[in-house]
Amino acid sequence: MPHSSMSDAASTNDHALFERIAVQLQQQGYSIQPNALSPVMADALYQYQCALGQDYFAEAGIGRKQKFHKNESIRTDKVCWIDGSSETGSQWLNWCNDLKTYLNRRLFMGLFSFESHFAYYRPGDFYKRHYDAFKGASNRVLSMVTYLNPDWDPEHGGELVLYQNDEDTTGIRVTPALGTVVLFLSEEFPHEVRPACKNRFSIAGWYRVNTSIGNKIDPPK
Ligand SMILES: O=C(O)CCC(=O)C(=O)O
Ligand SMILES: [Fe+2]
Repeated sequence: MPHSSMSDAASTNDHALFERIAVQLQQQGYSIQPNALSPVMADALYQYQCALGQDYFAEAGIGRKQKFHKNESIRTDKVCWIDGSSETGSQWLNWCNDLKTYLNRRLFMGLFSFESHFAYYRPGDFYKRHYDAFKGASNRVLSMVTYLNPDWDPEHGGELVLYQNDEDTTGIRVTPALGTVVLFLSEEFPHEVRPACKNRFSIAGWYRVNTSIGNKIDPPK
C-alpha cells in the first residue's frame, strides 16, 4: 500500500480547493464552496464554538476592533475574535494563512494579514445589506465566511445573500451549511444575512493589505 499520511492527503485536497477558489475569484470576484472544510476541521470548529459559551460572545459592532460602534439597526449578531491560543484556533489560522499564501502566489493579491471571529446569530437575528469595505477607506480586501451549522435545511432561513452590485436586488443565496466557505472581494459585493428560525453559527474573516505609512503601523500586531 503506498504510504500517504493524513496531512499529505489534506494538503492535496486543499490545493485543489485553493485552485478552484483562485479561478473563481479571478473570473467573477467571488467563490462559493460547499464542503470546503475537511469534516475533521469543520467538526473541531463547530465543537469549539459550541464550547465557548455565551460569556465569550460580545454584541457585534460596525467597523474594526479599534473603531467600534454598536449598531442594532444594522446587525444583531454576537461575535468572538479567534486567536491562536487554542489548538483549533491555531489550526484554523494556519489554514487561512495557507490560502493567503496560495492566492498571493497565484493572483498577486498582496494579502498581508487576516482577522476572523466566530459569529452567533440567534433566531431572528440579521445583518442588513452592507459592504465590508468602502473603496479607499479600508484595508480589508477579501472577505471570507465559513458556516458551522450541521443539518441546516433551506427552510431554516439564515441565508447569506450576495449581490453583484448596488443595482442587484436578487442576489445569490447561500445556505449556511457546515463546511461551506464563501469568499468575495470586500469592496465589490454588498451582502446581507437573512433571519433564521434557529441558532446560526459562522466564522467571518477578512484578509487585509498593508497600508502602513511612516511610523503608523497598520494593521496593528
Ligand atoms: O454570516 C454571514 O453570512 C455574513 C456575515 C457578514 O456579512 C459580516 O460579518 O460582515
Ligand atoms: Fe459582511
